[in-house]
Amino acid sequence: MIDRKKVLEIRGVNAYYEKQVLYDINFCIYENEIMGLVGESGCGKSTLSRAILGLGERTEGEIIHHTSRPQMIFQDPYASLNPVKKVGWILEEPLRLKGGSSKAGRREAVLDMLKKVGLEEKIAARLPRELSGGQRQRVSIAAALIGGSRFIIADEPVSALDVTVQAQIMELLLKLADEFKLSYLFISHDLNVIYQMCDRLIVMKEGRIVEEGTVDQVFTHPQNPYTRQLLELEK
Ligand SMILES: Nc1ncnc2c1ncn2[C@@H]1O[C@H](COP(=O)(O)OP(=O)(O)OP(=O)(O)O)[C@@H](O)[C@H]1O
Repeated sequence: MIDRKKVLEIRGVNAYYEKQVLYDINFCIYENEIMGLVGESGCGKSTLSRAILGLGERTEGEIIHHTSRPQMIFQDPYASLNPVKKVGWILEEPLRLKGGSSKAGRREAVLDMLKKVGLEEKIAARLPRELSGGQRQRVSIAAALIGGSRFIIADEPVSALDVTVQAQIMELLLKLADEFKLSYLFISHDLNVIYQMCDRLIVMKEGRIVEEGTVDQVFTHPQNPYTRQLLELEK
């Protein structure tokens, strides 16, 4: 068997606020793999993403990045897009910070990335508030990718969108995963979305991983009673 390259390894991670909220989390994500993360509100999904991003305050265990640090995409792109800057500026920023590119080179990269996420060039001259929810999510996807990161943590990226736009953004995320060989940690409370998007998934409950497997395995033969309950609720 050919060994696939890992992008992320998590070993024995615990996290604490006043009390412990993550318990002995272990998993890895491979190159060009979409890993789903499911669990009810408060089970520790955001704490885990913060730990992966290196923002966790009290975290134990090993978090090993084999590629560059991941970029985030959020449910509400307003949270990550500077409201007073035009889209062109927002997308150029990671390139400016990285250095080594000319103004013309950055401009070209921005237009190219807009095209890749299915947006017209004229969007570069707009402010985030002048876009639809779907367009805004496309911009935040472009912003996550333009700096060269190939690992993305997507935290409920389609939950705030209506069904048609949701399908379009999911399609885009899958297309880009293919094109750029991306890896995602894809957080969603919606098992249908997980089923359509992911290769493998992790189910978390009260800070612990209670199930991990391929989407096919987990959906057809869930091992844990909690997973069975989630799947039952979905019907
Ligand atoms: N800054 C904080 N200070 C203290 N406790 C916190 C803090 N952030 C989260 N917690 C607690 O840690 C636990 C895990 O929260 P976390 O936000 O990681 O869950 P989540 O699965 O992301 O929830 P949601 O789906 O609602 O976003 C919860 O019990 C929560 O109350």
